[in-house]
Amino acid sequence: MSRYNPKELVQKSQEAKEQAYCPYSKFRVGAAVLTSDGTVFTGCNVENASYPLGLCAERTAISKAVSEGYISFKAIAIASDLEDRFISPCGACRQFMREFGSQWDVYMSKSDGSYKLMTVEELLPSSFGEKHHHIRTQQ
Ligand SMILES: O=c1ccn([C@H]2C[C@H](O)[C@@H](CO)O2)c(=O)[nH]1
Ligand SMILES: [Zn+2]
Repeated sequence: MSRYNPKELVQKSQEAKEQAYCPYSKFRVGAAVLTSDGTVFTGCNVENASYPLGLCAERTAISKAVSEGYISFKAIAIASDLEDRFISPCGACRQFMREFGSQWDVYMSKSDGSYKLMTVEELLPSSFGEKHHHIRTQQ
């Protein structure tokens, strides 16, 4: 699948939101990540009584994909119950996405399915990535 329908990906993220485990925040989030071969992995936020251990929906979805052997992504859609704001990925998730490239699409949706599109690069400019590990300081 070289072309994809963003509306369908948003719809899948909305379905994933139904599984959100968020007894503390009560803020349900779903994500659906599209791999290069057209496979879609979904995820939801998974909170914990030890609050900082909570996982965001985006990282859940991406980790599901990576653990099944997929590291090439075209797009990720994110959904929440917010009616009047596009859900926006947190800084940790932006860095997590960037690990797998900066030139892919992030669809941030409202509860009615409308969305705003930005690339990972636009969400996290001048980012820290794998290439930085190869930089040697001159001595
Ligand atoms: O883009 C986002 C923003 C927030 N959350 C989760 C984290 C936490 O469980 C809850 C409240 O921040 O929403 C996500 O999963 N993705
Ligand atoms: Zn996050």
